[in-house]
Amino acid sequence: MATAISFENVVKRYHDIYAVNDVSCEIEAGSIVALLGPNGAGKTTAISIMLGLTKPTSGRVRAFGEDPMRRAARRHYGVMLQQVGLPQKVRVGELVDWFRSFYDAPLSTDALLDMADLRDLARKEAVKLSGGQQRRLQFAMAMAGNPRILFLDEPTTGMDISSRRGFWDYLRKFAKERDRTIILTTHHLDEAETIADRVLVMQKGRVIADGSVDALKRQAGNRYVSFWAGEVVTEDMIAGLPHVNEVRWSGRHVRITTDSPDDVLRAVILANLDVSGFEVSQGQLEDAFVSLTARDEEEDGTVFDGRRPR
Ligand SMILES: Nc1ncnc2c1ncn2[C@@H]1O[C@H](COP(=O)(O)OP(=O)(O)OP(=O)(O)O)[C@@H](O)[C@H]1O
Repeated sequence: MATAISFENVVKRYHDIYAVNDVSCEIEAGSIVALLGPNGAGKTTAISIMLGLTKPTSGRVRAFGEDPMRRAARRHYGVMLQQVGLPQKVRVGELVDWFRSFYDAPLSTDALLDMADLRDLARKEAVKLSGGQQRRLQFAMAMAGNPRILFLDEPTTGMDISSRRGFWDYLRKFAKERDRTIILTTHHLDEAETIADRVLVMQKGRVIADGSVDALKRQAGNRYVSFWAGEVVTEDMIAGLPHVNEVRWSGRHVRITTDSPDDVLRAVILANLDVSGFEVSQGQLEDAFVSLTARDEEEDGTVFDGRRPR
Protein backbone atom coordinates (compact mmCIF):
# COMPACT_ATOMS: atom_id res chain seq x y z
CA MET A 1 0.00 0.00 0.00
CA ALA A 2 1.40 3.42 -0.98
CA THR A 3 2.04 6.04 1.67
CA ALA A 4 -0.03 9.20 1.29
CA ILE A 5 1.43 11.25 4.15
CA SER A 6 4.51 10.61 6.25
CA PHE A 7 5.72 12.44 9.34
CA GLU A 8 9.23 11.75 10.64
CA ASN A 9 10.01 13.24 14.04
CA VAL A 10 8.02 16.35 13.25
CA VAL A 11 8.21 19.19 15.76
CA LYS A 12 6.44 22.55 15.63
CA ARG A 13 7.39 24.86 18.40
CA TYR A 14 5.92 28.26 19.26
CA HIS A 15 8.29 29.74 21.88
CA ASP A 16 8.02 27.28 24.77
CA ILE A 17 4.89 25.50 23.43
CA TYR A 18 5.35 22.30 21.46
CA ALA A 19 2.20 22.38 19.29
CA VAL A 20 3.48 19.20 17.59
CA ASN A 21 6.03 17.28 19.61
CA ASP A 22 8.13 14.68 17.81
CA VAL A 23 5.36 13.01 15.82
CA SER A 24 6.19 10.13 13.49
CA CYS A 25 3.50 8.32 11.54
CA GLU A 26 2.53 7.16 8.09
CA ILE A 27 -0.92 7.43 6.56
CA GLU A 28 -1.67 4.81 3.95
CA ALA A 29 -3.27 5.81 0.66
CA GLY A 30 -6.92 4.78 0.57
CA SER A 31 -7.44 5.00 4.31
CA ILE A 32 -9.81 7.19 6.28
CA VAL A 33 -8.04 8.65 9.27
CA ALA A 34 -9.64 10.65 12.06
CA LEU A 35 -7.42 13.01 14.02
CA LEU A 36 -8.89 13.47 17.48
CA GLY A 37 -7.79 15.25 20.61
CA PRO A 38 -8.86 17.80 23.20
CA ASN A 39 -8.63 21.54 22.50
CA GLY A 40 -5.05 22.66 21.99
CA ALA A 41 -3.81 19.10 21.33
CA GLY A 42 -2.10 20.09 18.07
CA LYS A 43 -4.56 18.76 15.46
CA THR A 44 -4.91 21.99 13.48
CA THR A 45 -1.15 22.52 13.52
CA ALA A 46 -0.55 18.94 12.32
CA ILE A 47 -3.04 19.38 9.47
CA SER A 48 -1.57 22.77 8.60
CA ILE A 49 1.87 21.12 8.34
CA MET A 50 0.44 18.38 6.11
CA LEU A 51 -1.09 21.08 3.91
CA GLY A 52 2.24 22.91 3.62
CA LEU A 53 0.76 26.02 5.25
CA THR A 54 2.97 25.74 8.34
CA LYS A 55 6.67 24.89 8.23
CA PRO A 56 7.74 22.46 10.94
CA THR A 57 10.51 23.57 13.30
CA SER A 58 12.23 20.25 12.61
CA GLY A 59 11.48 16.85 11.13
CA ARG A 60 10.41 15.66 7.69
CA VAL A 61 6.96 15.66 6.08
CA ARG A 62 6.05 14.10 2.76
CA ALA A 63 2.85 13.85 0.72
CA PHE A 64 3.15 11.11 -1.88
CA GLY A 65 6.90 11.49 -1.49
CA GLU A 66 6.91 15.24 -2.06
CA ASP A 67 7.41 18.20 0.26
CA PRO A 68 3.95 19.70 0.93
CA MET A 69 5.48 23.19 0.90
CA ARG A 70 5.88 22.65 -2.87
CA ARG A 71 3.07 22.97 -5.38
CA ALA A 72 3.71 19.47 -6.78
CA ALA A 73 2.39 17.91 -3.57
CA ARG A 74 -0.55 20.26 -3.20
CA ARG A 75 -2.06 19.37 -6.55
CA HIS A 76 -3.14 16.11 -4.91
CA TYR A 77 -5.10 17.94 -2.22
CA GLY A 78 -8.73 18.80 -1.68
CA VAL A 79 -9.40 20.88 1.41
CA MET A 80 -12.53 21.70 3.34
CA LEU A 81 -11.65 24.05 6.18
CA GLN A 82 -13.94 25.27 8.93
CA GLN A 83 -14.62 28.87 8.05
CA VAL A 84 -14.59 29.95 4.45
CA GLY A 85 -16.16 33.17 3.20
CA LEU A 86 -18.22 32.87 0.01
CA PRO A 87 -18.31 35.71 -2.54
CA GLN A 88 -21.50 37.77 -2.94
CA LYS A 89 -23.78 37.48 -5.99
CA VAL A 90 -22.19 34.32 -7.34
CA ARG A 91 -24.40 31.30 -8.03
CA VAL A 92 -23.61 27.84 -6.74
CA GLY A 93 -22.97 26.38 -10.22
CA GLU A 94 -20.72 29.31 -11.17
CA LEU A 95 -18.63 28.92 -8.06
CA VAL A 96 -18.17 25.21 -8.70
CA ASP A 97 -17.14 25.99 -12.29
CA TRP A 98 -14.70 28.61 -11.10
CA PHE A 99 -13.02 26.08 -8.80
CA ARG A 100 -12.89 23.54 -11.62
CA SER A 101 -10.96 26.06 -13.72
CA PHE A 102 -7.97 25.80 -11.34
CA TYR A 103 -7.32 22.18 -12.32
CA ASP A 104 -6.05 20.39 -15.41
CA ALA A 105 -8.42 17.44 -15.10
CA PRO A 106 -11.37 18.49 -12.95
CA LEU A 107 -14.47 16.44 -12.25
CA SER A 108 -17.52 17.58 -14.25
CA THR A 109 -19.79 20.25 -12.78
CA ASP A 110 -22.73 17.86 -12.80
CA ALA A 111 -20.77 15.18 -10.96
CA LEU A 112 -19.69 17.72 -8.33
CA LEU A 113 -23.21 19.11 -7.86
CA ASP A 114 -24.57 15.57 -7.59
CA MET A 115 -22.05 14.39 -5.03
CA ALA A 116 -22.82 17.41 -2.85
CA ASP A 117 -26.57 16.98 -3.48
CA LEU A 118 -26.74 20.54 -4.85
CA ARG A 119 -28.16 19.97 -8.34
CA ASP A 120 -31.46 21.69 -7.43
CA LEU A 121 -29.64 24.66 -5.94
CA ALA A 122 -27.18 25.28 -8.80
CA ARG A 123 -28.78 28.62 -9.72
CA LYS A 124 -29.10 29.91 -6.18
CA GLU A 125 -26.74 32.59 -4.87
CA ALA A 126 -24.10 30.82 -2.75
CA VAL A 127 -24.34 33.27 0.18
CA LYS A 128 -28.10 32.58 0.43
CA LEU A 129 -27.59 28.88 1.13
CA SER A 130 -28.24 27.57 4.64
CA GLY A 131 -25.23 26.72 6.83
CA GLY A 132 -25.46 23.01 6.00
CA GLN A 133 -25.89 23.68 2.27
CA GLN A 134 -22.81 25.93 2.35
CA ARG A 135 -20.82 23.06 3.89
CA ARG A 136 -21.96 20.87 1.01
CA LEU A 137 -20.89 23.54 -1.46
CA GLN A 138 -17.46 23.71 0.20
CA PHE A 139 -17.29 19.96 -0.22
CA ALA A 140 -18.03 20.24 -3.96
CA MET A 141 -15.31 22.90 -4.23
CA ALA A 142 -12.83 20.69 -2.36
CA MET A 143 -13.60 17.83 -4.76
CA ALA A 144 -13.24 19.91 -7.95
CA GLY A 145 -9.72 18.69 -8.77
CA ASN A 146 -10.56 15.02 -8.08
CA PRO A 147 -8.06 15.01 -5.18
CA ARG A 148 -6.04 12.01 -4.00
CA ILE A 149 -6.21 13.29 -0.43
CA LEU A 150 -9.16 15.08 1.08
CA PHE A 151 -8.67 17.11 4.27
CA LEU A 152 -11.85 17.76 6.21
CA ASP A 153 -11.90 19.98 9.28
CA GLU A 154 -15.15 19.46 11.21
CA PRO A 155 -16.95 18.90 7.90
CA THR A 156 -20.49 18.23 9.09
CA THR A 157 -20.92 21.32 11.28
CA GLY A 158 -24.34 22.78 10.47
CA MET A 159 -25.60 19.76 8.53
CA ASP A 160 -28.82 18.06 9.56
CA ILE A 161 -28.87 14.37 10.41
CA SER A 162 -29.85 13.11 6.98
CA SER A 163 -27.26 15.32 5.24
CA ARG A 164 -24.62 14.04 7.65
CA ARG A 165 -25.49 10.45 6.97
CA GLY A 166 -25.55 11.01 3.20
CA PHE A 167 -22.25 12.88 3.40
CA TRP A 168 -20.44 10.08 5.27
CA ASP A 169 -21.99 7.34 3.11
CA TYR A 170 -20.78 9.16 0.05
CA LEU A 171 -17.28 9.73 1.45
CA ARG A 172 -16.80 6.11 2.45
CA LYS A 173 -17.81 4.98 -1.03
CA PHE A 174 -15.59 7.62 -2.60
CA ALA A 175 -12.53 6.60 -0.56
CA LYS A 176 -12.95 2.87 -1.12
CA GLU A 177 -13.93 2.85 -4.80
CA ARG A 178 -11.35 5.36 -5.91
CA ASP A 179 -8.59 4.52 -3.44
CA ARG A 180 -8.62 8.04 -2.03
CA THR A 181 -7.29 9.12 1.35
CA ILE A 182 -9.37 11.13 3.80
CA ILE A 183 -7.95 12.91 6.83
CA LEU A 184 -10.54 14.47 9.07
CA THR A 185 -10.93 16.17 12.40
CA THR A 186 -14.20 16.03 14.23
CA HIS A 187 -15.52 16.54 17.71
CA HIS A 188 -18.38 14.13 16.85
CA LEU A 189 -16.74 10.92 18.01
CA ASP A 190 -19.72 8.88 16.85
CA GLU A 191 -18.95 10.04 13.31
CA ALA A 192 -15.28 9.12 13.65
CA GLU A 193 -16.38 5.75 14.98
CA THR A 194 -18.60 5.12 11.94
CA ILE A 195 -16.24 6.22 9.22
CA ALA A 196 -12.59 6.01 10.30
CA ASP A 197 -10.34 3.04 9.49
CA ARG A 198 -7.84 4.50 11.87
CA VAL A 199 -7.89 7.00 14.70
CA LEU A 200 -4.94 9.11 15.86
CA VAL A 201 -5.46 10.67 19.26
CA MET A 202 -3.30 13.71 19.98
CA GLN A 203 -2.64 15.33 23.33
CA LYS A 204 -0.14 18.10 24.11
CA GLY A 205 1.40 17.82 20.66
CA ARG A 206 2.02 14.08 20.80
CA VAL A 207 0.19 11.10 19.33
CA ILE A 208 -0.94 9.22 22.44
CA ALA A 209 -2.97 6.50 20.72
CA ASP A 210 -3.02 5.15 17.19
CA GLY A 211 -5.12 2.32 15.82
CA SER A 212 -8.51 1.14 14.63
CA VAL A 213 -11.58 2.13 16.63
CA ASP A 214 -11.75 -1.41 18.08
CA ALA A 215 -8.04 -1.40 18.98
CA LEU A 216 -8.43 1.90 20.81
CA LYS A 217 -11.40 0.63 22.74
CA ARG A 218 -9.39 -2.43 23.75
CA GLN A 219 -6.41 -0.28 24.79
CA ALA A 220 -8.61 1.96 26.86
CA GLY A 221 -9.46 -1.22 28.75
CA ASN A 222 -12.94 -0.16 29.75
CA ARG A 223 -15.64 -2.76 29.45
CA TYR A 224 -19.23 -2.35 30.51
CA VAL A 225 -21.69 -4.70 32.14
CA SER A 226 -25.23 -3.42 32.17
CA PHE A 227 -28.54 -4.83 33.36
CA TRP A 228 -31.89 -3.94 34.89
CA ALA A 229 -31.99 -4.19 38.68
CA GLY A 230 -35.10 -5.22 40.66
CA GLU A 231 -36.49 -2.98 43.44
CA VAL A 232 -34.65 -4.86 46.22
CA VAL A 233 -31.21 -4.27 44.69
CA THR A 234 -29.42 -1.38 46.41
CA GLU A 235 -26.56 0.86 45.35
CA ASP A 236 -24.36 -0.65 48.07
CA MET A 237 -24.93 -4.19 46.76
CA ILE A 238 -23.67 -3.18 43.31
CA ALA A 239 -20.81 -1.03 44.56
CA GLY A 240 -19.64 -3.95 46.74
CA LEU A 241 -19.15 -6.33 43.81
CA PRO A 242 -15.55 -7.16 42.83
CA HIS A 243 -13.85 -5.42 39.86
CA VAL A 244 -16.36 -2.56 39.83
CA ASN A 245 -14.61 0.67 38.80
CA GLU A 246 -17.65 2.87 38.35
CA VAL A 247 -21.43 2.49 38.52
CA ARG A 248 -24.00 4.56 36.69
CA TRP A 249 -27.69 4.27 37.56
CA SER A 250 -30.38 5.50 35.14
CA GLY A 251 -33.61 4.72 37.00
CA ARG A 252 -33.32 0.95 37.58
CA HIS A 253 -30.84 0.49 34.74
CA VAL A 254 -27.27 -0.10 35.92
CA ARG A 255 -24.05 0.29 33.94
CA ILE A 256 -20.85 -0.95 35.57
CA THR A 257 -17.42 0.01 34.22
CA THR A 258 -14.99 -2.84 34.81
CA ASP A 259 -11.72 -4.37 33.63
CA SER A 260 -13.19 -7.86 34.10
CA PRO A 261 -16.81 -8.36 32.97
CA ASP A 262 -16.58 -12.13 33.65
CA ASP A 263 -15.81 -11.57 37.34
CA VAL A 264 -18.64 -9.04 37.67
CA LEU A 265 -21.14 -11.42 36.04
CA ARG A 266 -19.97 -14.31 38.21
CA ALA A 267 -20.34 -12.21 41.37
CA VAL A 268 -23.83 -11.02 40.40
CA ILE A 269 -24.95 -14.62 39.84
CA LEU A 270 -23.31 -15.92 43.03
CA ALA A 271 -24.98 -13.15 45.06
CA ASN A 272 -28.29 -14.20 43.50
CA LEU A 273 -29.21 -10.57 42.79
CA ASP A 274 -32.57 -9.81 41.19
CA VAL A 275 -31.31 -8.55 37.82
CA SER A 276 -32.22 -9.15 34.17
CA GLY A 277 -31.25 -8.16 30.61
CA PHE A 278 -27.46 -8.50 30.89
CA GLU A 279 -25.31 -6.84 28.28
CA VAL A 280 -21.52 -6.75 28.03
CA SER A 281 -20.00 -4.14 25.73
CA GLN A 282 -16.87 -2.22 24.97
CA GLY A 283 -18.64 1.11 25.04
CA GLN A 284 -18.28 3.90 22.53
CA LEU A 285 -15.18 5.51 21.07
CA GLU A 286 -16.03 8.49 23.26
CA ASP A 287 -15.51 6.39 26.41
CA ALA A 288 -12.13 5.20 25.09
CA PHE A 289 -11.16 8.77 24.17
CA VAL A 290 -11.96 10.10 27.64
CA SER A 291 -10.10 7.27 29.32
CA LEU A 292 -7.00 7.43 27.05
CA THR A 293 -6.60 11.19 27.39
CA ALA A 294 -7.14 11.04 31.17
CA ARG A 295 -4.61 8.20 31.46
CA ASP A 296 -2.04 10.16 29.46
CA GLU A 297 -2.62 13.14 31.72
CA GLU A 298 -1.75 10.92 34.73
CA GLU A 299 1.05 8.80 33.27
CA ASP A 300 2.42 10.87 30.43
CA GLY A 301 2.63 7.57 28.53
CA THR A 302 2.01 6.67 24.91
CA VAL A 303 -0.36 3.90 23.84
CA PHE A 304 -0.22 2.11 20.52
CA ASP A 305 -1.93 -0.91 19.08
CA GLY A 306 1.38 -2.54 18.25
CA ARG A 307 1.39 -1.74 14.55
CA ARG A 308 3.60 1.30 14.66
CA PRO A 309 5.25 1.82 18.01
CA ARG A 310 7.68 4.75 17.82
N1 LIG B 1 0.44 30.59 15.65
C1 LIG B 1 0.57 30.18 16.91
N2 LIG B 1 1.30 30.86 17.80
C2 LIG B 1 1.46 30.44 19.07
N3 LIG B 1 0.91 29.30 19.57
C3 LIG B 1 0.16 28.57 18.73
C4 LIG B 1 -0.06 28.95 17.37
N4 LIG B 1 -0.85 28.01 16.79
C5 LIG B 1 -1.11 27.09 17.73
N5 LIG B 1 -0.51 27.42 18.89
C6 LIG B 1 -0.55 26.64 20.15
O1 LIG B 1 -0.23 25.30 19.84
C7 LIG B 1 -1.06 24.40 20.57
C8 LIG B 1 -1.81 23.48 19.60
O2 LIG B 1 -2.81 24.24 18.92
P1 LIG B 1 -3.75 23.65 17.78
O3 LIG B 1 -4.59 24.77 17.27
O4 LIG B 1 -2.92 22.90 16.81
O5 LIG B 1 -4.64 22.62 18.63
P2 LIG B 1 -6.00 21.85 18.21
O6 LIG B 1 -5.84 20.44 18.66
O7 LIG B 1 -6.31 22.07 16.78
O8 LIG B 1 -7.08 22.57 19.13
P3 LIG B 1 -8.68 22.85 18.89
O9 LIG B 1 -9.39 21.54 19.05
O10 LIG B 1 -8.99 23.80 20.01
O11 LIG B 1 -8.85 23.45 17.52
C9 LIG B 1 -1.95 25.26 21.44
O12 LIG B 1 -1.35 25.36 22.72
C10 LIG B 1 -1.96 26.59 20.74
O13 LIG B 1 -2.17 27.64 21.65
